[in-house]
Amino acid sequence: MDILAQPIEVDSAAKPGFARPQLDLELRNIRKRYGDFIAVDGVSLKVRKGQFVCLLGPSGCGKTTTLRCVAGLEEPDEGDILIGGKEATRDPPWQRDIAMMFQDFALFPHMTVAKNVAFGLEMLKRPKAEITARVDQVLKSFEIAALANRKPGSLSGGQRQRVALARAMITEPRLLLLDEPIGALDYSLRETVMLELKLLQKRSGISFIWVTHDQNEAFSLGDLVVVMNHARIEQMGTPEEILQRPATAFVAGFVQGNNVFHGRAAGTSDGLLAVDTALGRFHVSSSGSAPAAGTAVSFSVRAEKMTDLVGDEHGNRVSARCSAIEFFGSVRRHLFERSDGEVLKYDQFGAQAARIELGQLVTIGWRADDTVLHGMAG
Ligand SMILES: Nc1ncnc2c1ncn2[C@@H]1O[C@H](COP(=O)(O)OP(=O)(O)OP(=O)(O)O)[C@@H](O)[C@H]1O
Repeated sequence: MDILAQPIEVDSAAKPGFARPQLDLELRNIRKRYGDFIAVDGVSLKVRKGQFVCLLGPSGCGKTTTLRCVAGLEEPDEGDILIGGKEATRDPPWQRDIAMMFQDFALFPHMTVAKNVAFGLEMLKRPKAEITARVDQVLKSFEIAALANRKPGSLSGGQRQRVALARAMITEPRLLLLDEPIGALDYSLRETVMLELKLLQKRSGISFIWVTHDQNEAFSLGDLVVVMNHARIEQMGTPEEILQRPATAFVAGFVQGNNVFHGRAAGTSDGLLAVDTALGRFHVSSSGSAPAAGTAVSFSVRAEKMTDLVGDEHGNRVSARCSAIEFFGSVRRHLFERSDGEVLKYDQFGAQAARIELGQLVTIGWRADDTVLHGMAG
């Protein structure tokens, strides 16, 4: 299956009335309330041309509301939205250079695939001959030409997804807004679809804003991942930055594979901050100005940075009993009961010989350099 057999030609910047701007989208301090409830609280974001941006966070954190503000389906109470450098905060959806794709795909059930795909161009009142030629080209590009006369009800989930994407991209919008677009797809289909989408997005040059609560999706697809919690942005960065340097205890806890610790700062020596926790005193590398003694702090260590082969360099240690062993793809994860009621995770490559047995009491250690001190106590 190769939906990239023919490239989608897109040059939004060449459209009349648009100077070539630096940013496809800019959100400046967006706030949205529903009565007393704040759904989006001071969200600012810059999306460069052709970027794939994932809004990631738990249910109810404000991802969809942020997307709906960009789409013009909600009006923010405060803040500005610039699309392609042009103020668009109060423009209706059809005057924004955007398209949307929803989880249920929202295809018109009574229309054929070809009619569904043509819809955007018909709304723009393009000449009939141009619409026919362009629909033919796009149906071929997305490898759905054979489905042209079928109705959405007779298509598989993967086919419907492709029709919805073709319909959204045919008008060559500057921004494509996608709300959990593969959430309804079979798990086995998702990996293939994600790869196709990523290649297609890069080739088209259209910026994607993709809402998801699934971190695997966000880390596979996003050039920029924006982690939201309680209506605010907790952290944004490349997948690598978020995985390696979680900025807050929330981000560290939300991202798989982190061990998060809470405690109080207890002084610095030799560039290491001592932190007193319920499990004892640990040392954390701290590059910036160290928090004053007594300040509540949190830090995290990735499960693959832990070891049971403890040497002098592993200054931080805990003894705990192994309560479960699980496999995540090629990784063997050991879970230990921590005395504070949390779970300690320690990952080894599954290809390595197993050293730890269920129920075994083990000393697990890690280096101070492998800890990440969070910017705020969470
Ligand atoms: N029209 C509305 N009226 C009142 N509250 C709303 C409305 N729309 C959203 N909310 C509330 O705003 C909060 C954020 O909702 P939003 O849909 O943006 O979250 P989300 O992060 O997209 O969640 P999910 O992943 O579950 O879709 C939620 O608590 C939701 O109940």
